[in-house]
Amino acid sequence: MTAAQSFSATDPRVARTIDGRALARTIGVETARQAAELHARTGVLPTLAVVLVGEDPASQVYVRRKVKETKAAGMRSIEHRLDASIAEGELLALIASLNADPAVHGILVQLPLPRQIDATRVLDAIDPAKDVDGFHPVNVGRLSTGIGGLVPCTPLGCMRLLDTVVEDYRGLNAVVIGKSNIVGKPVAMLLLERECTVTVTHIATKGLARIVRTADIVVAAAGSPRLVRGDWVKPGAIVIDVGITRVTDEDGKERLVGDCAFDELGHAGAVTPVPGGVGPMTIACLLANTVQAARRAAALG
Ligand SMILES: Nc1nc(=O)c2c([nH]1)NC[C@@H]1CN(c3ccc(C(=O)N[C@@H](CCC(=O)O)C(=O)O)cc3)C=[N+]21
Repeated sequence: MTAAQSFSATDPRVARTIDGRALARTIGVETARQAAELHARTGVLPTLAVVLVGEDPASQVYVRRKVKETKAAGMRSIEHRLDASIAEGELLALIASLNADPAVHGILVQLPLPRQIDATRVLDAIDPAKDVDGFHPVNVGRLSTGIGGLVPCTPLGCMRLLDTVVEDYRGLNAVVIGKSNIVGKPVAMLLLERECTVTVTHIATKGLARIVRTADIVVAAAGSPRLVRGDWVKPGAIVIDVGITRVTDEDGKERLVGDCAFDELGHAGAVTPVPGGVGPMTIACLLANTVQAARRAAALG
């Protein structure tokens, strides 16, 4: 039996839903325990510095969530809110001071950044040991060579979700939709590390549906609402939906829509919902990365 067939759904028309909120809570409990243990043993309180530039409403919501959950895990969070018109040099100076501060273990610069700021230059300025987003070239290189570093939170969250339903990744066909540096490329590396046969598809891919039909594992990270239809997905396949798009209904209500037509995936082996799938896992993995960075800084591994 392949991993993709090892689910047991009570209703055959409804795929098993992987509960990202529940798994995020479980990981949160473990992270809080590790943070408390580190604090008790060394006096080090794992600390995350979150930098938010400008007033983007979605970014404000995410940052508020991150700060709240960091505190809920018994960790410390320091917020830096900067004006949208700030010069790149000022932001780089803030990062230099956070790099130099031994009480700060993780630095997260919320993306996107305003146009006048070169995001690559900013991410490159973060100390790789404090780069809890895993976006620094040193951590990207470590990931692609299979050396343990800080791994980007969303890809890490995808793997933790997959781990709940996949027993043996070896030789499974994994199709990743999207080639971003934040999700597509790193999640492809993680799947490759588990010896999946990985196909990375993107906006210019020809015959996307045909390629997705070969997948035992689908990771949809295109940012295109309901891109993946029922007839794209092989029976029993596992579908991880990374897309989150805010849409307004006919009745004026706001709703979050994923990259997959969830209601058409009853024949899938397991599916992550939107909301309540990858999103909460991203934050849980951010806190886990922060504790990992703090443990390493305290030389506890
Ligand atoms: N440097 C940086 N690192 C990031 O990790 C980062 C970022 N910038 N910029 C923005 C994206 C987006 N992101 C999400 C986190 C949580 C949810 C999440 O919890 N979503 C909930 C719903 C939230 C809602 O209601 O809007 C869910 O899917 O259930 C979603 C998206 C992290 N990002």
